[in-house]
Amino acid sequence: EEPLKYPTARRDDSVVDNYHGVMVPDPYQWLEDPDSPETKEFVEKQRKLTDSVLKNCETREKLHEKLTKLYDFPKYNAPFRAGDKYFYFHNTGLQPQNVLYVQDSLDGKPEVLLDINALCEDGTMALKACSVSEDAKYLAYGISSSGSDWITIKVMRIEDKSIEPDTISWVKFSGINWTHDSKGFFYSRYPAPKCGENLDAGTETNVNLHHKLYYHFLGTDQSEDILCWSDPENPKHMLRASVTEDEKYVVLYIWENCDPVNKIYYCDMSMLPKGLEGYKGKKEFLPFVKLVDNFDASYNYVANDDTIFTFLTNKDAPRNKLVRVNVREPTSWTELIQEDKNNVLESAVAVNGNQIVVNYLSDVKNVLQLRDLKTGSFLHHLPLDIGSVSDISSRRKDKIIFIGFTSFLVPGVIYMCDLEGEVPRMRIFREIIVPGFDRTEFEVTQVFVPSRDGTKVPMFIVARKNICLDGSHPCLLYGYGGFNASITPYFSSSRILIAKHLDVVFCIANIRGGGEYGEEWHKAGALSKKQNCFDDFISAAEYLVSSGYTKPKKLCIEGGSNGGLLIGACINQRPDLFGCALAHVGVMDMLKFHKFTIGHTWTSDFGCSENEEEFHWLIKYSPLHNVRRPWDKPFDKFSQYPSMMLLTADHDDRVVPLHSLKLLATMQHVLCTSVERSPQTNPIVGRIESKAGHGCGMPTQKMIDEAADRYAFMAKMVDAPWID
Ligand SMILES: O=C(NCC(=O)N1CCC[C@H]1C(=O)O)OCc1ccccc1
Repeated sequence: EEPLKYPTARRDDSVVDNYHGVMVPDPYQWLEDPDSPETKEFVEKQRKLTDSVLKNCETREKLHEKLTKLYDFPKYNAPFRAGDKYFYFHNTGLQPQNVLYVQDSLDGKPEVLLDINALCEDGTMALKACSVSEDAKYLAYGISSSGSDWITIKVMRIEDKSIEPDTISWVKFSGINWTHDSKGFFYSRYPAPKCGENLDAGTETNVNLHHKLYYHFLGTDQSEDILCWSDPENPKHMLRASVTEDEKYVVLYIWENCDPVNKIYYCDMSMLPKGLEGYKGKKEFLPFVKLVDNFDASYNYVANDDTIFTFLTNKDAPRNKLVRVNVREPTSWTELIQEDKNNVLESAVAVNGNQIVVNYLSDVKNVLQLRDLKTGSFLHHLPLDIGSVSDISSRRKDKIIFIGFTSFLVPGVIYMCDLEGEVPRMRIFREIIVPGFDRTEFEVTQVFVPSRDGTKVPMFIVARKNICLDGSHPCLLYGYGGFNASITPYFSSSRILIAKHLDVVFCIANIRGGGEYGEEWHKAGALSKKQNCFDDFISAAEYLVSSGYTKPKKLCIEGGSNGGLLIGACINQRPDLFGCALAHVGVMDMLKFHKFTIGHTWTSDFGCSENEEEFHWLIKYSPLHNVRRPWDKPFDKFSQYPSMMLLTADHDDRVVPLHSLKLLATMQHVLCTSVERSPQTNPIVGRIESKAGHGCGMPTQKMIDEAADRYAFMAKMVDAPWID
């Protein structure tokens, strides 16, 4: 068919930035203003172009219909407890947002406690935080609109579900932590953005600085909240407070970026002469003691017995370990559970008085053990299938705990684990059933692929059983590769659907930069070694071709956020290897990401262009700065870029849409509109969602619409026929 008519976007060649003597043009810098008429016009034209392309993707309606049906199954999260009540989130199937229920006992009649769907008809209001007071008298909850990271905290009195007048604004990257007297809670916030009044929160790109810790007294105005801690000398620092289970201490976590390293301060509240009330109206911080006052390692509170604290740490232990300290002798730390030589100790939860459930990641699968909290000694394995622990819900005093489990072929199981007896008893408390899904039709394998430097990279392959490896199958390869984040097995309705009806083989490559093998694996895919992520992902793709699963024309790669950067970098480096690419909310301008919202905290993985050495790392792979015509180099065999869909949304204030918009304009210019009869016949389009953000909290309907669009696009581009 005739080539696409791309909108032409103004290029301002007068905009050139000087990075340590290197002049770098930035002709689409004007797209960095989300509110300019020109940017709005650009977005409108891109939406029209994408709609015209999607109209020709035959499988879209069928995918949408099948996905809506397949997605329409009851979902439950593990229950959590407060006071003598049980709480859990549930979705009957297609509700825009999950609903919070409360029960007086496990088999008591469930009651709807908070149904956010009743507050907002288009489903764009999401519950981003939720915390019940110790006595289960109050529910404090954080609401976000249109997918933004901004949260407004409200309080409900649980007994009569009445909403208190308390309204806490400009909260972001915060917990909600009650003091056990239920008089109030700790939270963190930013100053209100300058453009305050007519701001459509979440569309602004202003940098987030000066995070502050407050305590809110129930029944008062936010202006009366006490400022418990802030650090004007370190405006980038991020703060979070939690109250210990014995309610004696407030533990303050301080981060300076996204690295798994933090300071730990604590305040013994019993030492406050008049409690927290004594700080009302005073300009005085709480008397925090600096237990760890450096960023050498991560420390996560597990438990305390009076002044004896137990932390999960990566101090001299890249796969983590449990340590103990008497805060009265803050220099003598002892090891409770030493670092395992292979497996990553991901989390530890105090249970049943003096026991802990420890959660290991072993070759990208979770393994649970019950251990003694006093000695750290092993007690029992908690038997699980191969897959991921999605949640361990327990208080230290609970003998019955709940464990959430999922895997590629297990939609979701919530186990009830009874620790009362000598041997722990695991029983299925809830099993998520997906009507029409028959797991025996599929199989999961895990392979270890040698990367360019020989490093073995794990990859999961999910396919219909007994497919023949003749290179004929469409293949969807997904990756992330950063921020110490691991992608462990999880159930995805949309991927099951395309495996069934489009013969797609779905793969996840656990490339370096993630946390799959601890901090060493993370660091091996960060800073000056970021290229390892791309090498790993490219090696995984080549493996899928060489082993006969697929061929380049039928191979689609997908990733989001830092994973969107992965996609952008890989199609620049190997446009010959892929037939299609889906980049969600990607970080594409590696020279400027630190200037917007919370991007400055990502320099721990990426570095920063303001530093000369780091600039030279970034300019080499930055997606925006490495788009080149494949056909220009005569010796190169490949002729064009894969089909590309860049997905973003107008309220994404985690990774602001300008990244995707500038890359879209650049690719369409360099590869399409600047060349007569361009060889680039594969479409390069943008899907720009409205009233949506980075992803978290997206209503069901928008998730289904987006999945249908992107996989119909993929099906069309890799020529995958529909199989009934
Ligand atoms: O920025 C992030 N998280 C990292 C993040 O969201 N990233 C990192 C790169 C792009 C994007 C993503 O991949 O989702 O969260 C905010 C935060 C909270 C506390 C301490 C530091 C930072």
